[in-house]
Amino acid sequence: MSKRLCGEREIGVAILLVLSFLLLIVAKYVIIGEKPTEKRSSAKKLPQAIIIGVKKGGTRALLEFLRQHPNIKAPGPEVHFFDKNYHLGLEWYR
Ligand SMILES: Nc1ncnc2c1ncn2[C@@H]1O[C@H](COP(=O)(O)OS(=O)(=O)O)[C@@H](OP(=O)(O)O)[C@H]1O
Repeated sequence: MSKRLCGEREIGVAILLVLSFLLLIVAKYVIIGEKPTEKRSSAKKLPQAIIIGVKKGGTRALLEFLRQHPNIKAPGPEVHFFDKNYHLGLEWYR
């Protein structure tokens, strides 16, 4: 009987942690680069950060934590642009 050192879930969680760390670095520079008093354009923009994660990897919790910051705007439902809605194009994605 062979022992599995790492299951798919553990690998998924590890990938999520690395991606979360990278996302926090990106978010930090986005926040530092913009003063809270600056008015933002109301034009629709492409995202400055993307959360990628496996199912049940805790991506919703990460999004809710980030959403607490006043300079971070996030969509309500998961966007699923790259896996389900890519054919709708960038104008839909904005
Ligand atoms: N910090 C932390 N520690 C441990 N577990 C956590 C944490 N944050 C979220 N969760 C659990 O992750 C599950 C939700 O993950 P996702 O948001 O990725 O779910 S989904 O796949 O998009 O539906 C969900 O698990 P279930 O309750 O079993 O569904 C959450 O309870």
